[in-house]
This record gives sequence, structure tokens and C-alpha cells, in this order.
Amino acid sequence: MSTVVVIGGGYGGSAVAKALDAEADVVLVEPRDAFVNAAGSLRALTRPDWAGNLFFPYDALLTRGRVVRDRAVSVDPRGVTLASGERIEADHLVLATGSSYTYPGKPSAESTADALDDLRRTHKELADAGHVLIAGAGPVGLELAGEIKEVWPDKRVTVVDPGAELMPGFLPQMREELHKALAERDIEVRLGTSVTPSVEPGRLNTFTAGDITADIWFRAHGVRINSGYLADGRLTTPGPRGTVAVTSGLNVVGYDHVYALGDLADLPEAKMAGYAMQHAEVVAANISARLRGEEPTATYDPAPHPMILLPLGSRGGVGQFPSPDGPFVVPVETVVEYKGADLFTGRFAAQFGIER
Ligand SMILES: Cc1cc2nc3c(=O)[nH]c(=O)nc-3n(C[C@H](O)[C@H](O)[C@H](O)COP(=O)(O)OP(=O)(O)OC[C@H]3O[C@@H](n4cnc5c(N)ncnc54)[C@H](O)[C@@H]3O)c2cc1C
Repeated sequence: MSTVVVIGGGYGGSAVAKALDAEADVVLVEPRDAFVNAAGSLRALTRPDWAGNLFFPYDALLTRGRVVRDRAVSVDPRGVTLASGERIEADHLVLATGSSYTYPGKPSAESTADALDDLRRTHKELADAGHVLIAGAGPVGLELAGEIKEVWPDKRVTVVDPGAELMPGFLPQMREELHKALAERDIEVRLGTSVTPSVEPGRLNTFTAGDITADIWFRAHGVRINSGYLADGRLTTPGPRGTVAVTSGLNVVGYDHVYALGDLADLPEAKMAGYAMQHAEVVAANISARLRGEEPTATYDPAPHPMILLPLGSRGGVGQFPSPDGPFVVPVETVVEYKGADLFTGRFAAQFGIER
């Protein structure tokens, strides 16, 4: 049987690994002990009793294949070298190492136990803060503000952003609804404002930044693409933002048997889990075709219009979906049903074979 090595077990990588488990010898390389559903990170911070839902152990993901708990340090067309020194040869390679995000957006600790300790410690500090400052008014900063206000409606929350408007590029109606929903929750938004407090983020510590005095702050910007293991240039050279050039079939340019997907792939669309999972379907279909000795035919067309589900707590929020007739605003009930109520926990419980 052919060996398919998937590097990175995030949204895209774990889906490819599972899809090909019955057809190939799948090896999933991943330093974490559990898949992290980043969409749940902010609720995991505000509700320690819910925080365990963020993590999905890899134990039951694959039936035939294996998960190697290690980190890729170098990749070449024949296989991958791991931090432990182990070498794994591959017939097909999938690069799915995604991105890192400032804690608490994605945990920095690699073990579930350590990541839960971090979240509980930060929750304690946040609980004691009167005024919370969030730097960054993208979806992560606004969702964090919404989760904080749902648990502590009386806490003062200020979100600052250097940009001139909220969620540029989305429909004016959705953006108006967003402003209204934020105002209803008494979430203060200061646009055209950039601050980086000199104290450590996520720690109770009263500080003044510009004309804002607050007791704790969180950074909600700064996606970093994980492609350091490609820096030796033995396979390909990432672009200036760390992403990897791919063909329409999501092959790494120059290789029929190597693929890149998710946040790592250089595609003209937002970096989103939803897209990473669509990429995974294309990659799995193309590898599956090759395993059967056929020419791969699946291709990926980047989404022409942006989409978003932006919950503000478990019962509110705004959203926009694409359609062949153009993008449209979805009602709050859709935001709650598709995302806000459980932040995709049910969907991943099924994928990872876990009862929740
Ligand atoms: C707070 C927050 C909320 C979000 N909410 C949403 C949402 O609601 N909807 C949405 O569509 N998107 C959301 N996103 C964006 C989404 O998380 C990313 O687009 C998504 O994680 C990308 O998936 P991926 O499969 O490319 O990689 P990732 O999910 O980033 O997974 C990459 C995996 O590779 C592993 N890895 C890294 N380096 C190596 C290495 N050298 N060797 C082996 N393994 C390695 C990592 O440990 C990780 O498990 C959110 C992001 C944040 C921060």
C-alpha cells in the first residue's frame, strides 16, 4: 500500500488523514496531543467548565493509520524529517501546518493539560479585571468581546483597531447590524486607534495606553503561517508571507505527489477553517484518484465573496453567506444555529469519534 504522510493535524490535515485512512497507509505528524477547534478558544477562556470542548484527542481519528506526535523540521520530495530525528518516507505528502495565533486565539501549549492550565489561569485574572482592552477589531477581537460580555455583562470592554471601519469588504447591512449588536452589549469600539500596552497581555495589571486605562489586555491580531520547516528550500520556498504556491489541484507547484492546503496555501481568500476543510476534500479526492491509478481531476476555486459567522456570545451575532446571486446577510438565528450555540463542537465530536 502507498504511504500518505500528512504534516499537521488541524482542520485540513485531520480531514485528509481520515478521508484516506481506508485506502492508504496514513501517517499524521502532529506535535499536539489533540486537535484544537480554534473557533471555541474564546469561550474556553471565559467558561472554564466548557474549556475541555476545545480539544479532540487524535486517538480515535484513524482506524488503520497512525499519528506520530512530533514536529516536521525538514521536508523534501521523498519524505519528512522530524524533530526527534526520525525519518518518514512518503509516496504522497500533504503539507497542512496552518498557522499560529496569539494566545488565547490558539493555545501556545502543545499538551491539552498545559493548555487547560493556561486557560484557567487567564480566566482567573480576567474575572478580577474591571476594564478589559482588546487590541484588534477583527472577528477574533469582537468574538472575544462578545464572550466576555455574555459571562460578565457589567465588565467594561473596549476594542481598539487602527482601521477606519469594522469588517471592511463585508455588506453594509451586516456591518450596520454588527455596530448595533456591539452597542446593545455596551462593547466600546475605538477605530483609528492603535495601542500596544507595555505590560504582559492576559495578566491582571492596571495600565494606561494612550488615553485608555484598563486592567488586562488581549492581542487579537497577528496570524503567523507555520512554514519554518520549509526554510531549507529542499522542497519549495515559501513566499514573503510564509505561504506556499499551489496549483488549482492544490499541488505544491512542481510536484504531482505533494499538496499544500489550509492557511499554508497561497490562495486569494481569507484564512479560514471552513476553506481548509474544502481544500481537504479536493486533496483527498486527488490522492485517492492517484491511488487507483487514475489522473486526478478535482480542482479548487477560491471563494469569490467573503463569508463569515461572527457570534457575540452563544445567543447573538451577525453573518454573511455567499450564493451564486451574490452575498447575503443571514439572520442571527442562523449564526446561533450554525456556530454560536456550540462553536462546531458536535461536528468535530463526530469526526474524532468522541461522545460530547
Ligand atoms: C480564535 C479563532 C477563531 C476562529 N474561528 C474560525 C471560524 O469560526 N471559522 C473559520 O472558518 N475559521 C476560523 N478561524 C481560522 C481557523 O482557525 C484557521 O483558518 C484554521 O486553523 C486553518 O486550518 P489549517 O488546517 O490550515 O491549520 P491549523 O488548524 O492551524 O492546524 C495546523 C496544525 O499543524 C500543526 N503544526 C504546525 N507546525 C507543524 C510542524 N512543523 N510539524 C507538524 N505539525 C505542525 C499545528 O500543531 C496544528 O495542529 C479562527 C481562528 C482563530 C484564531
